[in-house]
Amino acid sequence: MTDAAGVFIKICGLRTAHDVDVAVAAGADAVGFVFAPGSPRTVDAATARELAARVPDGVLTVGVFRRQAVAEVRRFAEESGVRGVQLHGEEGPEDFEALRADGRTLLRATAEHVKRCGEYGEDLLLLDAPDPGSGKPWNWGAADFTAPEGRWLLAGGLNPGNVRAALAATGAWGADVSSGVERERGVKSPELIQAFIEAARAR
Ligand SMILES: O=C(O)c1ccccc1N[C@@H]1O[C@H](COP(=O)(O)O)[C@@H](O)[C@H]1O
Repeated sequence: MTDAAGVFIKICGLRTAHDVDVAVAAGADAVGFVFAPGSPRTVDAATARELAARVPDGVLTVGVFRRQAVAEVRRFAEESGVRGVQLHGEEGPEDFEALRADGRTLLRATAEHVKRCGEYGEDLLLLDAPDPGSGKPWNWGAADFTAPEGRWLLAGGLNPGNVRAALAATGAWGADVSSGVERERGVKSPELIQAFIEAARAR
């Protein structure tokens, strides 16, 4: 799970075939489909299956969940065919262990301080804002921020204008974005997706 430019990028909350194609063509390493209820980006499993089918093997498809039971996560993942699941909630290591058996890439999203990646058995740690998908940043630039040991993704209020500085300030291995590449809430902008990926990988 690396890319030639060295910055792993996930574009999240995709709902249309065009947006999926744009993200893949622009060089995203992963694309996310939101299964958490109540988001303007929520899609059903059948829609996600159609979208995921457009994605080449080298790009990870991720189902995004929030406070959903393991059985529900598994059902959505099976029905949609996503190859990764991202959990935002109160899941513990036992939930990751249960899902590990399914062979999917496991992403753990948290707003809490974490010392090292993989503590819950996840493949990728994601440090996000307390209100995921809100477009609100958290204090990743604070002087007392200590990055976890290992490879982790930064999310929360990122956009083409701040992603490079955010990556440089935190040392994150990659970035995850939703709101910052939308022209209105829940509606992606192809131009912003391209600009985000270019900015994240600018040297
Ligand atoms: O995008 C959502 O609506 C969402 C809903 C529930 C859980 C996670 C969600 N998205 C995740 O939030 C961050 C992106 O946040 P931002 O909008 O860029 O500030 C990312 O991890 C998404 O996967």
